[in-house]
Amino acid sequence: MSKFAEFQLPVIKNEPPKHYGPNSAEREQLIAAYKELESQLPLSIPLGVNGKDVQTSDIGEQRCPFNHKKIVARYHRANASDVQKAIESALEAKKEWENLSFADRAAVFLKAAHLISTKYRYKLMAATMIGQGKNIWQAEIDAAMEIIDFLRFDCKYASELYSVQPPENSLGVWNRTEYRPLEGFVYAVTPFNFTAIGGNLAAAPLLMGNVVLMKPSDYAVLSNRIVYDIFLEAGLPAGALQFVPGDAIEVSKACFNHYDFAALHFTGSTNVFRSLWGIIGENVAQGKYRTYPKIVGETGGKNFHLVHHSAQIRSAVVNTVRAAYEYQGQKCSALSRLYVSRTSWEAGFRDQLVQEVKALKVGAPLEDLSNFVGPVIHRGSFDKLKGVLERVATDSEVEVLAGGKADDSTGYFVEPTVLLSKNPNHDIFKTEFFGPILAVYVFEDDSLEQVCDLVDSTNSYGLTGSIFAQDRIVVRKLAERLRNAAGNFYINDKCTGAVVGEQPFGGARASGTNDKAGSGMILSRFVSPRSVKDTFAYAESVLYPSNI
Ligand SMILES: NC(=O)c1ccc[n+]([C@@H]2O[C@H](COP(=O)([O-])OP(=O)(O)OC[C@H]3O[C@@H](n4cnc5c(N)ncnc54)[C@H](O)[C@@H]3O)[C@@H](O)[C@H]2O)c1
Ligand SMILES: N[C@@H](CCC=O)C(=O)O
Repeated sequence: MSKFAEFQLPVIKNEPPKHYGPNSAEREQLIAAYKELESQLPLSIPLGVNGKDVQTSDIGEQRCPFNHKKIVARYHRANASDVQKAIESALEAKKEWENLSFADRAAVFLKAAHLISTKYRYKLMAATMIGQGKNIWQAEIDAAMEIIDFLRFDCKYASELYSVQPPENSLGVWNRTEYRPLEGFVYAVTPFNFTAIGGNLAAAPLLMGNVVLMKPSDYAVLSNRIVYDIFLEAGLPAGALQFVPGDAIEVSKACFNHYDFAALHFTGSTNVFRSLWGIIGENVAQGKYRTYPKIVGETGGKNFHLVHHSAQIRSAVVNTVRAAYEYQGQKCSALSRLYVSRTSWEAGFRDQLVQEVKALKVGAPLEDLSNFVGPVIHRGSFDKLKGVLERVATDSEVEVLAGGKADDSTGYFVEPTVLLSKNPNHDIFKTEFFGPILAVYVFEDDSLEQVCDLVDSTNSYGLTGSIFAQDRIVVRKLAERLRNAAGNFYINDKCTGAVVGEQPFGGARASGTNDKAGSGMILSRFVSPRSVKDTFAYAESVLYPSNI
């Protein structure tokens, strides 16, 4: 690997949004791409092993969440032996991939970002809409802007990490740090809710020279497969990334049983992550692995808004509605518990909140472009949310202020719902429902201290949270008081919508390892640094001066 220059990356900036307004070219192009994709359904999705399509006899189905009769894709599911082959071919591909220069590796992901920004933007968005139930804007910010930003900013952050070198060299010595890829393979497990996150779970370790097995969520196989194909088109060598949908437990077991398992890169629910950590931990105790595997996981949340009586009410209401109901509350960052001061509540917050939520239109994304809330992802989620709505309907501690109904006759639709309770320790403030259900607690203006305790300790999560207040002294006090309540903390803004390059994302406590997707910190988890001391001076005497 010769290198004859210090290359500079192109200037890295956020992908500009497209807005899809009436009569815009982008709206027309997106709708055309959607119709074209829709006409091809159901698609058949094979495994991607060593760059080749592999068919198996075990077939899974991805259905459309807003029309559950519609099969989006029939996908081939890997068994343990398919996974074994994928691991072996990834380890074979590793030899060449990790020896490519950083410029060559970065070029692959910069090209992938370019392809998504141009040739594949609408196809990837359409797949995210049909398969994961996003509306146009939610698809744009995920399957276009965020994935492009991840791919470009990862290159910038990797280059910055590589430039961190020892500050001192004694006379006749040159010290260097090499950021080696991990010894073995990385296992990336994707969630259904963000196409961008699925792509980055694979891309971040790949960029650092690792090879990856990607197990897509059963509910995002189509969009994840398109991302895989784009990476290959962008020049990723066959084998560096293996695409292995399948039974989550079987595929995971095959990976965790392998001596060369080097890292888990996971995004999904807290309980699944905990169980995977437990399996890996037991295997480590038995000495099953070459190295100590890195475990990186971003998981659930029960995110809060805290509205002080000095807050600007309209802005706090608008941010609350967006944070709770965009993408049906299926963002790990979604707002699900609101603490609002009695003064703000009675001065218009309650009325505006209820009015705005009742005005939200629910339905399929393109059936009526004014639909704001779409379907939840699958039968399991629908049944769980419906169960919550049925329970609270007869719960004397809970008042339903808006919503409360669910309908699965064509798709998995749950009404945006506002629940009010005087019991701040009710389950609605503790459990992550991952749907359009917001729990509200109204506090007396002079009980801010107690409310901070509630915000901080009602549940075990620590992902996102916002405070709304105009009084700067209050802002400062709350920011300090709630230091550990959220990994992404917002002042007078909603608790969702982190932008790569602006707010690195992730939380601690039960919400994950907080390695911050979209930052250099997470990239540092996928390298094993080597310190190199290169000495030019000859050694001459064994004895120390102090021995003489
Ligand atoms: N913190 C974050 O950055 C972040 C981002 C997105 C989603 N999330 C969280 O993800 C969850 C929603 O996503 P989801 O429904 O796809 O989560 P999930 O935990 O059901 O699934 C995530 C992935 O884990 C796999 N999986 C499930 N059970 C498994 C098992 N026993 N062994 C191995 N793998 C298993 C799934 O197949 C999928 O690929 C929510 O809890 C949300 O908060 C967190
Ligand atoms: N980037 C997202 C978080 C992704 C979680 O699902 C946000 O902040 O809204």
